[in-house]
Amino acid sequence: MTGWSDWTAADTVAEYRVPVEGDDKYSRGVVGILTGSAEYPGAAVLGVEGASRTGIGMVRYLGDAGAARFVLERRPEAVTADGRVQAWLIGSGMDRSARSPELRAQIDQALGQDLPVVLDAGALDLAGSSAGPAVLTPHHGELATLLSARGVDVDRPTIAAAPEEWATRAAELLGCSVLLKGSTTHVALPGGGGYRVQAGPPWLATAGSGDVLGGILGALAASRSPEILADPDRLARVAAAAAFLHGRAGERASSGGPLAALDIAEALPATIASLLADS
Ligand SMILES: NC(=O)C1=CN([C@@H]2O[C@H](COP(=O)(O)OP(=O)(O)OC[C@H]3O[C@@H](n4cnc5c(N)ncnc54)[C@H](OP(=O)(O)O)[C@@H]3O)[C@@H](O)[C@H]2O)[C@@H](O)CC1
Ligand SMILES: Nc1ncnc2c1ncn2[C@@H]1O[C@H](COP(=O)(O)OP(=O)(O)O)[C@@H](O)[C@H]1O
Repeated sequence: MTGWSDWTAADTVAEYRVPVEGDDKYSRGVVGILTGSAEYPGAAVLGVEGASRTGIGMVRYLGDAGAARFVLERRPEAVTADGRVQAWLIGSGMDRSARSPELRAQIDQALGQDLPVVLDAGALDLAGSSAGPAVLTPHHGELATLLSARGVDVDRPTIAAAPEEWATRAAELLGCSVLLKGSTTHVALPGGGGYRVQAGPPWLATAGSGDVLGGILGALAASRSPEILADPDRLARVAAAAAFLHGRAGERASSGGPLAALDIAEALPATIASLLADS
């Protein structure tokens, strides 16, 4: 595809994998999550919560040991032991300038697997270093920083003025899908074109909202891993579906009033049930 299209509820339902009778937790998908840090343990909790509430066979949280305690307090279902995964979410709540050699080795091992990978926040600089298909999830400020580091002189207001164009340029330059967050979220494909997703109410502009989105996307990517590996462009569709679910869950959580990031995650099951019922 080369054009841009508006993403719909029906498109989202088509990307959501409903469990079938013969499923087990592994066939539904396992998402590996490397997020959080001593400074931002909350980002780990929010991403794990977003993934769990999206519906997935297993969430494997393998990030910061201190953050893992908070993750397990909130979600005892999360598994903190190593093992197989079908997609990775890396970077929310991480500071790339504080990456230890041990964490770098752990990230490199994840990126070396031929699996779909979601790169957020403190892992955006790793664009182009994964063996499998990747999607980046920057906000405007992060995209400006990322492009500037790759020799493209652009600032945040310039990106805000033309998000479709800049998401496209980034996807082409970096060779992966780019989900550029905003009041309209733009998901660009590396070969051109993409999807516009109505992000939801402005109440969604709250700390940790993007961390929940990362969890939703990680879970959807794990559940659609075989399809993404067969057709890497599918990752952009899965990313658009994640943004759509995030926005509709935000609407449900808000009901016209304020919300906190965790409320978005908590609204996901009813949001998904309603979308499936209407399809
Ligand atoms: N509870 C937790 O643990 C939480 C943890 N979190 C974690 O914190 C880390 C830092 O993430 P961050 O996005 O807050 O700051 P940062 O990367 O310095 O941004 C760079 C510059 O970009 C701009 N800018 C910022 N936001 C923008 C936006 N939405 N849309 C457009 N522009 C925006 C702004 O530029 P300025 O306004 O100064 O021009 C800013 O200076 C990250 O790892 C994240 O996961 C958070 O999710 C919160 C909850
Ligand atoms: N004005 C807005 N209207 C609707 N959604 C918004 C608006 N501003 C931001 N969002 C959404 O909120 C989320 C913010 O993510 P992000 O900037 O990464 O925040 P954080 O780092 O605090 O988690 C994104 O999903 C974005 O699309």
